[in-house]
Amino acid sequence: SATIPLFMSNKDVAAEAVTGSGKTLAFVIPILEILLRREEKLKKMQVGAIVITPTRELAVQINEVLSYFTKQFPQFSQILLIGGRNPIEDIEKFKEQGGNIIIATPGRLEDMFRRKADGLDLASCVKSLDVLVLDEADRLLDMGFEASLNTILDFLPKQRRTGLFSATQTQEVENLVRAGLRNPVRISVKEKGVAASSTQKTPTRLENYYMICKSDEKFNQLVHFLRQHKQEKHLIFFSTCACVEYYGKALECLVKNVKIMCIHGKMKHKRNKIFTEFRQLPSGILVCTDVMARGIDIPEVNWVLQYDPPSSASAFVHRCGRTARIGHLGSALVFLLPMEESYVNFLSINQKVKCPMQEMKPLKNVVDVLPKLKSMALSDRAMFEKGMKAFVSCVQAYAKHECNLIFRIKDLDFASLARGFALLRMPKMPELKGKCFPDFAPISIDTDSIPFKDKNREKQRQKLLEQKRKERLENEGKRKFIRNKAWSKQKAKKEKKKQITMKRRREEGSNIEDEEMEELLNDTRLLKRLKKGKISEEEFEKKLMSRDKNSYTCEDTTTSDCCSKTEC
Ligand SMILES: Nc1ncnc2c1ncn2[C@@H]1O[C@H](COP(=O)(O)OP(=O)(O)OP(=O)(O)O)[C@@H](O)[C@H]1O
Repeated sequence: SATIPLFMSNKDVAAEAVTGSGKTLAFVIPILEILLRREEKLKKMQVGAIVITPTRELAVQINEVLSYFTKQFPQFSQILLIGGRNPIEDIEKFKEQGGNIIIATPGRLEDMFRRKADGLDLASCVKSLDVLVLDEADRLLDMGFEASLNTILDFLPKQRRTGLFSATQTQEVENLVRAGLRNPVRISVKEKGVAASSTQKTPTRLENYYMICKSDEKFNQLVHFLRQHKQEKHLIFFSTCACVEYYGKALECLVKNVKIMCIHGKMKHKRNKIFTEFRQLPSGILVCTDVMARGIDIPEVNWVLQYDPPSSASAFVHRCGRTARIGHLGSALVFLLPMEESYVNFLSINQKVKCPMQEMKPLKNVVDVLPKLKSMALSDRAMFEKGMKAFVSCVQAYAKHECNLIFRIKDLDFASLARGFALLRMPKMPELKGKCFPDFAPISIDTDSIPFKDKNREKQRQKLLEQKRKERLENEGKRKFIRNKAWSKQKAKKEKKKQITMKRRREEGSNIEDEEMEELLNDTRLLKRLKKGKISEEEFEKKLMSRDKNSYTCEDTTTSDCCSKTEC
């Protein structure tokens, strides 16, 4: 209600309101009102409004909300442009149905601008653009989308209405100017009952907890918690896709009679189906990465569990904001290592985050499920490899933390972390190079012998191993031959060179060498005779002189007289 009148009255807006407070309608309604007000009606291929949002799931969600309205206004066509679909189909659909309102993710929209040759001149279609909306604007304006967004903005007419929306709005003026806002109105909506001066970013009815526990206790605490809350709906955030894959699989085996689904950015086509299906579930668990952190409006999420703290402070607010939406109750819990406890203080004072947190003590004597996880890895190579990949990705993600003063990779207890992943052995990776882990007991078996449960995969693996064995033997043979060949070649070359040198010496220089030698011997003999008094100094001098005259020849006797010794 604070934004709609402003955005409609030709004002650029930068709106900030807590998660789940209804920001989508705050731009959908003005878009329709502005397009309805146009004097010159939009033709089919003319784009009147564009909404850009960081993820496909968010674009799908906004597209759905918009479609409830455009059903009442059939004169407006809308089109969803997101990755994971065939761009040519998008072009055909655009040409067939038109695109007065585009809902898009940056990558696909940029791609469509570059497809003039494929029959869509989007650049000319946007000349009549009235409204541009950047949803989750601070995310769109950060490094990750910089190139795509700049390309898109360059194609858009400067004369337009621009609106930025987020729960953690960018405060940097240069970002606002970059997005094309002209003296924008900043709208910061406070929760009812919260003092206007408060900068709290999370919904008032969100109960925010943190639990301090060691890496090798976290998973046991998580499993215990989930077993106690089976009838509810939870989102569990991990830092990487590989962790989602591994722990999602583990939870499926360890938490019975609960629908457990996984979603992350590296999934190609399943994402939309999983997202749509989970939204409709009355209870269940969605194991996810930050692809689900922002904007996703899943009704009735009871708990947001952050197994790994998010890589940025604003991501913390958005993750928590998947629950306690539009006035509903909801809870969030973040797991922190003892050395990460200062993150709580950081969150409560950081302007972007500002949220009150309560401690939840780890429960004592929870069941240790890690041995079960190990036996899963021992019986199926797929699980073993998932675990190793997840651990490596987790360590690498940790090193890239935005709050690296709190999340210090050099102080990370890798042995405890590896135990928490139920690893059978430590993986080889640069971060572990040169380190030893006395507190981590690898299993005694050779992990190369662990087979895939899937017969085909195991057959493939065996074939590959056989091929590698053969290649290794061949390479060894080749290396020997090459070494010998090279050696013998080198040796031959040396021999040849030596013979040539010897030959050259024989031809050119051996008499000089012999002669010089002879001279030296004579001098030595003379000197000895002088020392023994057998000859006098005069005789010694005379003999030296007479020797030089007889034995010395020019190098090149074909030319004129003998040259002096120095010249030669
Ligand atoms: N005026 C309203 N009355 C009741 N429900 C509303 C109202 N406006 C929006 N909602 C509902 O509130 C929920 C959250 O809205 P929306 O997703 O737009 O929040 P948001 O502020 O964009 O959240 P986020 O910051 O997470 O993106 C949606 O289910 C929406 O249908």
